Amino acid sequence: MRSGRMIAVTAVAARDRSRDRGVDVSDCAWFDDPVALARSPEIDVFVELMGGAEGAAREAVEAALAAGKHVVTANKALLARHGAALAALAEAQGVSLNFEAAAAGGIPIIKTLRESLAGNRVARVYGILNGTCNYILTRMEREGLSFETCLAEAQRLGYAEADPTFDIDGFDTAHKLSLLAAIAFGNRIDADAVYVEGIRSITTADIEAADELGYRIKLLGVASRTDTGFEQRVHPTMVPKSSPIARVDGVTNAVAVEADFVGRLVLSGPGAGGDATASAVMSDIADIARGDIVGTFGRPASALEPYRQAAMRAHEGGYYIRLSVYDRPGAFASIAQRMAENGISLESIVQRRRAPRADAPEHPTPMAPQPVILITYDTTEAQIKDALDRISVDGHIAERPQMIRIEQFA
Ligand SMILES: NC(=O)C1=CN([C@@H]2O[C@H](COP(=O)(O)OP(=O)(O)OC[C@H]3O[C@@H](n4cnc5c(N)ncnc54)[C@H](OP(=O)(O)O)[C@@H]3O)[C@@H](O)[C@H]2O)C=CC1
Ligand SMILES: N[C@@H](CCO)C(=O)O
Repeated sequence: MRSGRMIAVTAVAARDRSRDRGVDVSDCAWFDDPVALARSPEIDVFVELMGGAEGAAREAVEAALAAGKHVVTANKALLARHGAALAALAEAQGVSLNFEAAAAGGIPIIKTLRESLAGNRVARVYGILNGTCNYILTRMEREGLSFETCLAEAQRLGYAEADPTFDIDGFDTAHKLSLLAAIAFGNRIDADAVYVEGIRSITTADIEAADELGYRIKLLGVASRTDTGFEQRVHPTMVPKSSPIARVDGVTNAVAVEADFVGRLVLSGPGAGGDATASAVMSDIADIARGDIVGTFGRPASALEPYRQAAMRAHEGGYYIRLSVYDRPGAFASIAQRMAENGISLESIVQRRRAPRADAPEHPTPMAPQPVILITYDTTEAQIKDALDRISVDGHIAERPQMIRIEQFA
């Protein structure tokens, strides 16, 4: 390894000593208790790959730092919750707390933001930060597979979290985004302030409609400076097919940084899986071996500023709306009127006929709901939500409206 020093794994801890892990660890000291390993006088660096914001992971990392050991972790849940306190402890002890693997797997986005872009004022950081979700969306789109089948495969391949709801409900992306935002903007981490929607509500009908309209659907994390504060949001997003991010498929992640001097930088690479994670973990260990100690978030933990959250209702952008509209006179006009009352201009309206089922009656009822797709010009979250609330009350639609934000890239 390119660090100029020998690095040896001397001790390991896990729950099940008898499990075959595909590597020979018989030369390593075995610890049933990771906290005891963290305090062992025989180690210089403690590598935490257990996961979870509390419990063994937190206790062991705190114990290692308190004992003056460098720590490398891939644990975004832990850092999103306790990162500032752990960074302060590392600083006080004069040791590193490195976490390259915690965001976007094998992509070196932590070092890029923290070190390479230190001279830039960052305006926006966004990207596909969860390999599991991108893998699911890609396979649903390409092969028409069910959500459940794709998730099971992502679990089998080792991409998903121990509890995959963190992936599919967007929390894993929110944890990663909050870490990137802390480095990019110098804000205290506040993962609870991230607006989060996951991918459970995305249907093949949405994926097909997006395709016809020139978009693809991706779970994006977006953190940006706005006039009223910092926006941090995670949600399924329609991205123009022509944008680089639309072409990022499978377990691949991509992160874009927009900043004053560098303009736009896009990094892409494997976002999850053993090899990608190992690559990032080893780069953190190599930094420590070389003696490169950099503040966890690129500045003293005490210099991180309180997070000034922009209201999500003030978010501006275009929207994709899918409605299931009863096929009866006046329904269309009523919907268009509600949009107009809320100052929303429509870029397109598409009424899609449901494909007839083999067992459908010869003369279907004229009331049967039909999918209607609306694309709006830029409007605010408050305006669109208000319009959809009113449309729901009017009684012309059969299901809750589907709403997906559209993101434009310069
Ligand atoms: N999977 C991925 O692609 C990526 C994962 N990460 C992060 O890496 C971390 C680990 O993820 P992943 O490898 O998928 O998880 P796994 O569940 O596959 O592995 C967790 C490991 O930690 C050990 N472990 C768990 N709890 C304890 C405990 N109380 N005491 C001792 N050992 C324990 C387990 O031991 P045993 O095997 O005996 O059960 C297992 O070896 C998480 O923070 C995750 O978010 C980050 C980037 C990518
Ligand atoms: N579960 C995570 C692992 C990488 O952080 C993902 O799918 O992206």
